[in-house]
Amino acid sequence: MSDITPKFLQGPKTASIVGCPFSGGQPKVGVDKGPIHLVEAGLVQQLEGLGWKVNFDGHHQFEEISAKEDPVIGKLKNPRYVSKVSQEVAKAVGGHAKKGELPVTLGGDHSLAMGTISGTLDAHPNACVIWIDAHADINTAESTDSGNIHGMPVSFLLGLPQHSGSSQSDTHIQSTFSWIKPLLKPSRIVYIGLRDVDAGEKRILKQNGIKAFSMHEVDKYGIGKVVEMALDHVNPNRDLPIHLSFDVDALDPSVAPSTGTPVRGGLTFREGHYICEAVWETGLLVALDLMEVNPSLEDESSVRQTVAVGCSLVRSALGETLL
Ligand SMILES: NC(=[NH2+])NCCC[C@H](N)C(=O)O
Ligand SMILES: [Mn+2]
Ligand SMILES: [Mn+2]
Repeated sequence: MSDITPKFLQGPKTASIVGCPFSGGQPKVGVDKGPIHLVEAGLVQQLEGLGWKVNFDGHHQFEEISAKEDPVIGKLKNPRYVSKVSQEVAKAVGGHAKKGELPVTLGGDHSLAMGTISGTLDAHPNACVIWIDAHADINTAESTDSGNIHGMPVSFLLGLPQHSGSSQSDTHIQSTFSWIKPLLKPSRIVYIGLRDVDAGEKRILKQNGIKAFSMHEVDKYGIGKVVEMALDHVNPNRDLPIHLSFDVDALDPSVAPSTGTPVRGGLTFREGHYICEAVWETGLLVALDLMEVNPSLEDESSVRQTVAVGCSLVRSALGETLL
């Protein structure tokens, strides 16, 4: 086994927490408090309890760009702020990954995945992405209705054209996000949990031949089969590094109520955890995101429940077993 162990699986079991108190990719306050609550709930100690060495030296402090200095470009809201923060996150995640550590990024809204996945691909150019979400987050400047960039990160990672209606804005978007290398191939990402996909996004998924398992497939085949099919698609020989990007709104709102864009009909507690356990079992996990926990939404017990579920998803992805 040892001689075929890929390089990224060698070395000490060290996880590096990248706490990202950031909400600029969407309009609801509070999602920036997600990472603080997750750490205060004891996530670091819990991972140490699983045998990990955990690096955590405080949450990132992102310098804000005022709304006045960051007007919309086309429909995109806070474009400079989102871009700058994600660029910093890419450096942090890529740096940890290159040292052989496992970056665990705590959001914050899902626009941060522009950064986390860019960082992973910098360290592991052949990595694949498993994206767990109610949403596809693949809108472009042309297709987005909301202009919220947390609904768009995948389109930037793929390098899809960003047409905003005026060539001047197009150029502006391009220069604002020019640091993103579009290294993600459509065949290297797979979705699980989708159930609220915009019409424009459905078109984009089809046009690019991107594989997605919606809640319909989870109901039809069961989560065990769906995860196997997802891995077969994106990682047929089980030899590529895996970046797992988990949006907590993939879970049903009865399981994870405190999130900004809840959609009914989601993954059960066990289905969510099963995905994390199965990815861990591959031995190929190189980076994890846990995004969109918003402790300012819903009542106190809902917040506690959502934060606790967030922590246990991370533990499952980092090797916690039931027996
Ligand atoms: N990361 C998320 N929760 N994204 C929700 C996106 C919702 C919608 N599709 C939009 O583009 O605005
Ligand atoms: Mn979502
Ligand atoms: Mn998302």
